[in-house]
Amino acid sequence: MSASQPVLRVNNLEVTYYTDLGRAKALDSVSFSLKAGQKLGMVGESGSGKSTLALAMMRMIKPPGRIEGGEVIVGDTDLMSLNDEGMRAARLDKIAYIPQGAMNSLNPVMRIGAQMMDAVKSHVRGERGSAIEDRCTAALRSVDLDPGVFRMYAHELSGGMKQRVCIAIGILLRPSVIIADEPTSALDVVTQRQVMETINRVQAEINAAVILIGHDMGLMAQAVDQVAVMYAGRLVEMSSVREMFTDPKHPYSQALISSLPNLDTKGVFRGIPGLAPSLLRLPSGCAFHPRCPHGHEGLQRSVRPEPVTLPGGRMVACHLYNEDGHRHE
Ligand SMILES: Nc1ncnc2c1ncn2[C@@H]1O[C@H](COP(=O)(O)OP(=O)(O)OP(=O)(O)O)[C@@H](O)[C@H]1O
Repeated sequence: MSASQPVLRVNNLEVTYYTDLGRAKALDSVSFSLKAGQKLGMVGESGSGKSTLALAMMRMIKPPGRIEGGEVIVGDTDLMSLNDEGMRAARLDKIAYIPQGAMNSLNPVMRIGAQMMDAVKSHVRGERGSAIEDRCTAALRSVDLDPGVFRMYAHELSGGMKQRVCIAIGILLRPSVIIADEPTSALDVVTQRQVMETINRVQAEINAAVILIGHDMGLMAQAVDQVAVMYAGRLVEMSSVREMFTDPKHPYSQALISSLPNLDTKGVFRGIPGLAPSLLRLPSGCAFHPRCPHGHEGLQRSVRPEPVTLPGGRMVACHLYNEDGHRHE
């Protein structure tokens, strides 16, 4: 595959949760692509669908949720078309997922090394034990951990070290895509930065495409090249990190960026007016229209905006921009 070809293509991914209160469409036709070595930050308010996107890409959505359509193509394999055995093999090998709170799910009564060996053995057949151990200690070294951690238990490690172990497990088979859900929450700021640097370094080493899910836009700004903004189950904007921070296009992205504290607005926190909508009762038309300063036209209230590509390649789904990518005046 040529370097300019995307290594990951997500096309029209759809997930619905069938709850007692009704159907909640948690992912609505989400599409994007990433090239090898690209880092994407996925942001949006709580409940916007970020974790659902990660779980759907791994085919780990559990009832009452259901993947209702779409493709997740890694290299030239559509993960959605694999049988269960094929998908099990693809996890960790083609696509790795470091879930929210991963560091707390390490097994307390198994040595770290045994957990790492198990992960490899479930994928690689016929590799000698010593070769697998070498692979594990190399992964520990590449996340800046002493190979001695191989013989330790989770309780002997700090939070940052446990998170590094989870990253090491994620890269054991050198996957082409790594998804990390809130990898630095629950860590202090110094450790957060170190873990981010570790992710950056191992990602560069194996040239994987990385998706970082998170709330902290400041941390994201330093760690990723692209930012995708989700709102009520839809991707509303995807831009380079520089464009997103200096010239956000979607009114929701604009509100997210201007709600960040900076030195000029020291001490003054500007929130986004209104509440994130319930997926069970989404507003008609553009789901953001009740909170949008431009949301009072008939179009915004009645027609769902489709994604358009603006000159330069960034994507936005908003009625303010037409199919040619120019702003409506
Ligand atoms: N098991 C479930 N049953 C019903 N609805 C669910 C279930 N899991 C998630 N949802 C709904 O799907 C939507 C998306 O949830 P998701 O966890 O993906 O959001 P998120 O953006 O990752 O939020 P956070 O930032 O808080 O982790 C939410 O509105 C949530 O209520």
